[in-house]
Amino acid sequence: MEPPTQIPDQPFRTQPVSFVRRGSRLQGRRREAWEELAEDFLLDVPRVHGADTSVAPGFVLDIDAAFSRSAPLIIEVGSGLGEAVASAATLDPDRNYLALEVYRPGLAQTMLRISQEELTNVRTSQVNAAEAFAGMIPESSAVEVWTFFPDPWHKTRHHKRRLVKEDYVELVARVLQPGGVFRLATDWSSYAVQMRAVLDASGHFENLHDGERSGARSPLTQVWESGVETVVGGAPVREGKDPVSTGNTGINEGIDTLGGWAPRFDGRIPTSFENKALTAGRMVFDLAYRRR
Ligand SMILES: C[S@@+](CC[C@H](N)C(=O)[O-])C[C@H]1O[C@@H](n2cnc3c(N)ncnc32)[C@H](O)[C@@H]1O
Repeated sequence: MEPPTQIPDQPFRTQPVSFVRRGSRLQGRRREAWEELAEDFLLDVPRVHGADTSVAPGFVLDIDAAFSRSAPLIIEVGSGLGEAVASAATLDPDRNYLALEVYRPGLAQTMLRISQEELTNVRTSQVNAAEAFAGMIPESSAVEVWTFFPDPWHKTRHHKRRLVKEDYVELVARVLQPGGVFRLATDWSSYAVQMRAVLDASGHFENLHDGERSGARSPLTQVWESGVETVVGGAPVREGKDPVSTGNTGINEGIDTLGGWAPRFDGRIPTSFENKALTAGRMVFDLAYRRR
């Protein structure tokens, strides 16, 4: 197996990123949490030109030092409010959990959870995960990488901003140990199709559920048949505007003959984000791939 493609030094200043900087001001309890807890739970990262989601070239994290111990590492990308990572870390004290997030209020909330639940096996970092995976996180250092409900970027002209595409899959391959697992979930069929396509095309991964849940059992077939994503309540609707239609983007529109969908991962508790999607009647697609 070829090693993952060499990652260029500074690709991140010139590419569209998967996030927009919004609401980074902290108030009230979250501001206090940041001030009190960052020293213990937030990793100190040298930056490029002060950009607060960047990583200075050449910086490599000493993971054992960051956790004050050596243990298998799980990385959650886009950890939001920290619901999933805190729950998993509570149930699994023998593994280290690293939450990567660009959204400051989410990180503050995550640190509050870590502190309230007295967890010693979680660290957070305010960083563009793609940039961290290119150098800051050492090669083959993680046993699992999770990317749950990445921002869907519905409009076709915004698809280039989606996190899970070829370059990101290469970067995840770089940080995962051979045999390590990449877990993903999304509530949007067009993104689910994109995730499955890029991972199937990557020589670094094999689908742990290849061919499973195809045809009538596929959530994709069910979404296509129900049309749930094309009606109000499926996609975000702004007042006075038509609903965003995500359309059918699979190669087998109508019936998904490929399948490959994982069962719901036990370690992924429903976050408030997922609950909103389920309340809106959308389906959730899980994928799990093993690093070769
Ligand atoms: C839709 S939210 C889902 C949050 C969480 N996974 C959940 O299920 O509740 C996606 C999150 O990914 C974060 N995000 C987007 N791009 C990122 C990146 N390149 N690096 C780190 N976090 C990112 C966003 O700030 C946002 O909090």
